[in-house]
Amino acid sequence: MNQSKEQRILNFVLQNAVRGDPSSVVDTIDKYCSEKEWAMNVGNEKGKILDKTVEEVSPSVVLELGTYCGYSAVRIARLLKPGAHLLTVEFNPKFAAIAKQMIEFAGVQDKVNILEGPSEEIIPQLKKKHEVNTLDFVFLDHWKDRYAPDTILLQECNLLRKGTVLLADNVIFPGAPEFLKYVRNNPHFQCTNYPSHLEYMAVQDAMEKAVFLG
Ligand SMILES: O=C(c1ccccc1)c1ccc(O)c(O)c1[N+](=O)[O-]
Ligand SMILES: [Mg+2]
Repeated sequence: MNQSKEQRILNFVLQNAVRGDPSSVVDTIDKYCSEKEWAMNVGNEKGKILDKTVEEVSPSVVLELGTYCGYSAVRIARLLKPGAHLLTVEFNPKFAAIAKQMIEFAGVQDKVNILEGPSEEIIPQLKKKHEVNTLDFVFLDHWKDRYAPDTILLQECNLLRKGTVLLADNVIFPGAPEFLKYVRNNPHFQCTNYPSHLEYMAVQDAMEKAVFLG
């Protein structure tokens, strides 16, 4: 049966990256997706913004919405301090299966927990089922029309604390206008925009940081 693009990306990593070296996995995915097939990884240009934000926050508990092939999960996990943990949510079981293998090959599986299902079902389970108190950092990279409702849901579930940092991918392309409208006109959030480009393309994009003020 024909392989999926995501399986081809994983195979390229398994054959070309260094097992146990997360940076090599990230670089190898970028090489494949810039030279062979475009894919919706955050990519290296926006990835450097993600890296800088993770390093500034130095989070203990991270939530990622939208795992895809595991590129940003590996990218985030490689920067986490000892004992810190990433919970990453993926709706698509085929993507989750690819990401699991990617994360294990990179050697960061002890820092990452993949939660399979829709974000609107997983978020209300984080406190009781996944023993989360509050989140230090949230990376939003799933369906763009879920950014705003899931930001509201995170607040309703008391998962944000004063200083929790939200970082949203794709606020220009494909765009997340409802999210921008919600956080930018909200006294509970301090927002910063980081202009960039769509991964592997000369197309304008941006990331938005929204710090929860309590
Ligand atoms: O929505 C798409 C998309 C739309 C159409 C075709 C392919 C992808 C997309 C594009 C770039 C992204 O960085 C990204 O995170 C997504 N996404 O689905 O979450
Ligand atoms: Mg994205």
